[in-house]
Amino acid sequence: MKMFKVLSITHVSFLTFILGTMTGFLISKWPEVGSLSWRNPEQIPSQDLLMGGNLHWVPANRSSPLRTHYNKPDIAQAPRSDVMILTPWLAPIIWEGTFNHDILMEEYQRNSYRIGLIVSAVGKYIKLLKKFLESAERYFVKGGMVKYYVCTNRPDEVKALNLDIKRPMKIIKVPEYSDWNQAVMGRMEVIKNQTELLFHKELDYLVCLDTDIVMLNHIGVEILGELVGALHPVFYKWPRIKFPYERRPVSQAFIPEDKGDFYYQGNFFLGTVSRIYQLTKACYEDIMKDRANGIHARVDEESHLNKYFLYNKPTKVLSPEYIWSDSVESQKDIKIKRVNHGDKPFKKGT
Ligand SMILES: CC(=O)N[C@H]1[C@@H](OP(=O)(O)OP(=O)(O)OC[C@H]2O[C@@H](n3ccc(=O)[nH]c3=O)[C@H](O)[C@@H]2O)O[C@H](CO)[C@H](O)[C@@H]1O
Ligand SMILES: [Mn+2]
Repeated sequence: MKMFKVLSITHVSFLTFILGTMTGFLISKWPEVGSLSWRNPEQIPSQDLLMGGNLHWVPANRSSPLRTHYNKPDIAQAPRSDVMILTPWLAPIIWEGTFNHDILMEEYQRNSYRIGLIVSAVGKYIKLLKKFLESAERYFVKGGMVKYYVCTNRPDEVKALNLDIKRPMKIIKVPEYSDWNQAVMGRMEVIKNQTELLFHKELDYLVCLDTDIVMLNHIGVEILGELVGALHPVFYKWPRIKFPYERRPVSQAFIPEDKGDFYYQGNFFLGTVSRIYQLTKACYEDIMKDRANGIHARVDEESHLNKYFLYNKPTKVLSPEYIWSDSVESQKDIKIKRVNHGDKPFKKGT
């Protein structure tokens, strides 16, 4: 009896020890187990993509190409000394000469991120679509998993364009908007709704562009990040007081004169699906509040976007190379013009 008591006490202590150790081990591993079985787009930090910090997420048997050979980064040498390459909140600003595309592409291929490129072609803007998409086919994230999403009120006209593209394209039917303002602002609502319905299942990243963009040079995986805005080519050297921000406090897009980092252009923004959902939802709701108060922000949805980026800082910023326009005078710090934006064979209004 005494012997049994001693044995059972030893047994119980031993079992408690084993169970305790196993529970501790499982708790310590739980977050990793969770992220392995469910890849949350929120957990794709741009920095990880740059530095390979999420390599441990990749199954060991996944084949990967041989590492590209490149010069070791020199800690004493900034890649560019003529421009700011890091914001004060530590987001990289992407300029030609600041990144090695091969390294970034290797990281991209390991993760096979799915990228959606969404564009609006409503009414006469359908005429711009062929040039836009065919240039994207040539220059936009070459070698990446890209799907095009075209928002249009006339799907048949889009289908009849005889597009020379191989990557998949989905047409999203949108209403016949009453005027230019409605069509431009309506994009926020469409992207928000489609994210709820579709994008959260189909994509990791969503890139939102204007149709009057023609790509002239490579736009690669260096653009990918959690929340990314692009610097307007006209205003990037201007003082904040001269930015065309919305200055009326009554508007939801209001930015006081002593606030503001940069002036971002509304024709190029991107991010993970969940960050773009938050952005478009916030902008859409602010546009609706303004509308209820009879207000139209100074530069349409771009004003709302700038207010959003002021209080929700982008994790990466694209230099004006990415939204350059031939109508802007050439600048020394623009080493490459990746696009020409704004060329239209018709007048803007309806
Ligand atoms: C000089 C100026 O004021 N520039 C502003 C204007 O640029 P843009 O003159 O570049 O605007 P835009 O005419 O390209 O319109 C924006 C985009 O909305 C789509 N669209 C628009 C109207 C329409 O009937 N059908 C249609 O599909 C189309 O994708 C187009 O590219 O508007 C932009 C909206 O991002 C920004 O606010 C710019 O700062
Ligand atoms: Mn445009």
